[in-house]
Amino acid sequence: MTGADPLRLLADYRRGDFFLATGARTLHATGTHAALCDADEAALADRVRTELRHDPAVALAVGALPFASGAATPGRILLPTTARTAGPAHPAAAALPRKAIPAPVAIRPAPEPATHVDAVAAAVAALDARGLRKVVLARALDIEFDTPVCEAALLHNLVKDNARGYTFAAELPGGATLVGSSPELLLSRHGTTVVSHPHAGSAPRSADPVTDEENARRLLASRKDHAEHAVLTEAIVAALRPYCRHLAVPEKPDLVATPTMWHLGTTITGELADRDVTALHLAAALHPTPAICGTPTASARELVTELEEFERGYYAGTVGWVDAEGDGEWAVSIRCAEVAARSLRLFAGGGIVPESDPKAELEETSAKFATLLRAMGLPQE
Ligand SMILES: C=C(O[C@H]1C=CC=C(C(=O)O)[C@@H]1O)C(=O)O
Repeated sequence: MTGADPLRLLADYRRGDFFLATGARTLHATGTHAALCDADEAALADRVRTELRHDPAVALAVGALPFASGAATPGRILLPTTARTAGPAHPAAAALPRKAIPAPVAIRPAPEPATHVDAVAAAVAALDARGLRKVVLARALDIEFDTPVCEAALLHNLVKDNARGYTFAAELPGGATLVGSSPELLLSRHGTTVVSHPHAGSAPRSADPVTDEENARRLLASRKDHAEHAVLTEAIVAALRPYCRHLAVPEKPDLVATPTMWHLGTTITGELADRDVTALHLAAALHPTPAICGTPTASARELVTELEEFERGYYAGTVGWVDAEGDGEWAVSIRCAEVAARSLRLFAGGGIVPESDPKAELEETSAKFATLLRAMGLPQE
């Protein structure tokens, strides 16, 4: 960790850079020493490890993996020319003035909310027939501006608003930028310590303290949300077990608070058996988890492709860094937007289990859009 000022790193962010602020550190990387793209994520992790080991001038690699790798959406990892790290941006970031973001000229849901409700109902009906325990369905909001979108201003407001979690900006193949603030840690590796903090089970926050507490209490008591969460932790444990000597898994999830949502989260800790397995290898092995895809993975992914009318791209992927030691941190890329020249696409999804109510699932996605809408100075959908 350097003694750099975390707010300086935030102020220095420009389109094309990589930025990640967490509760523990701030990272800003610029320039491209090398760019590695590969649709095979395990092969990409091998290539990144080789590059980092053979080039002592480069301290770490940064980048994003998509929801589903393919020719148009490969995993993209950069070896930057500069990488600066600092301590956490908070609490100082909370006192920063908000940056103005121009009002949009159009906001369009994709698909229409009623179509999402129908898709959720179709998913509930398909679960049993297809042997699925859970599938995650998402929808998008397309927002258009008549001036160029300023990623730096959006990132600034997201960092200001979100003291915890993982607030990021990452350039994507094709030049768009993924900007967001995710509560969810897919995987971190420090030495032989591996941590995952999967999230599933949601309720909205409320400005009214009584309603807010009631929402949290209901979530903690909800059998449907605990079932949704159990599918997720089981999958993470199964995916980590081959790589870890020991795994510590709490019996019950914790209540996690973000400024806009309550979640159920479980901190899973393991001891890595083989230090050659980097944080990026582990992230690639875990992804896509049932927090953003479903169980079993292949059939869930098929149902997502059938029922969603848009491409997820790098939403519901992972964003993070890995260094030459193999240490690193990868967040699940949710509560984010893909930012193009004069438009933004916001994404939000939710886990569907047999007990899911389609109307409530629509409302949950609306509540999840609030992270980005708030940062843009827009009212909740
Ligand atoms: C898929 C998303 O959230 C995931 C993370 C936390 C809770 C979730 C849920 O309760 O459904 C989702 O699994 C999203 O925000 O787009």
